[in-house]
Amino acid sequence: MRIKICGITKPEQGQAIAHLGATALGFICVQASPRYVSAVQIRAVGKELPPEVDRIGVFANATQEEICETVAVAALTGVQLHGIETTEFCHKLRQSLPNVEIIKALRIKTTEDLTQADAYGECADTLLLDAYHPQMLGGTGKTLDWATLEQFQPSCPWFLAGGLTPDNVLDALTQVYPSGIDLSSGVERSPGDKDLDRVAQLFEKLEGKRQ
Ligand SMILES: O=C(O)c1ccccc1N[C@@H]1O[C@H](COP(=O)(O)O)[C@@H](O)[C@H]1O
Repeated sequence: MRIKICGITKPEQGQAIAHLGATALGFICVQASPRYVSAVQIRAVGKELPPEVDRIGVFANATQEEICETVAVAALTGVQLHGIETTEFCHKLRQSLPNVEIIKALRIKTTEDLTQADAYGECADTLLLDAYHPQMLGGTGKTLDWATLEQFQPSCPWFLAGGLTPDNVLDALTQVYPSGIDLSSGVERSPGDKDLDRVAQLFEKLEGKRQ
């Protein structure tokens, strides 16, 4: 199972989290977020990481030019689109970035929102389900109603996100069967400052679940 820890801002924390077993690190490229990091900062963190660890930039309603420039400067292996990007936008981005993983985040307010997975599954490599929050785009700590996701099996791989913590992750994974999980605020001391003890606890809990 893929394990993505998002909202990395400090090189030493990125390195430690990769060493603990994260398969992907996420970097928030949304300027309004308290977890924002510039492309140059991401590149500095990335230099210290093992090459097999995915480096994902998180964007929300950025232009194609902004995304492509950040991918180039920061040496990202993937982009997560966390806003209201259309399927058409995803198709165009795919043409510009043929070798970069495109992860489309869907913020789920009602179960009807899950139907979007069919259309986005055709233009994104991977989907990510996050909880809807009226004021915040992400990093909200809000969980999805996992029981409603028991039958969710899109045509492409997907991450479960939204309010996951070392305390609730096993409960989530008994109800939902994602290809990966994504955690941010659930393993933080404050926005952008990861709590390495909480991250270690997460990996202890996941022992035996990671194939
Ligand atoms: O974390 C942020 O500040 C953020 C800002 C804008 C878009 C997405 C953001 N984070 C994403 O939110 C989810 C879940 O976070 P949490 O575990 O509930 O705290 C995660 O996918 C982040 O990539």
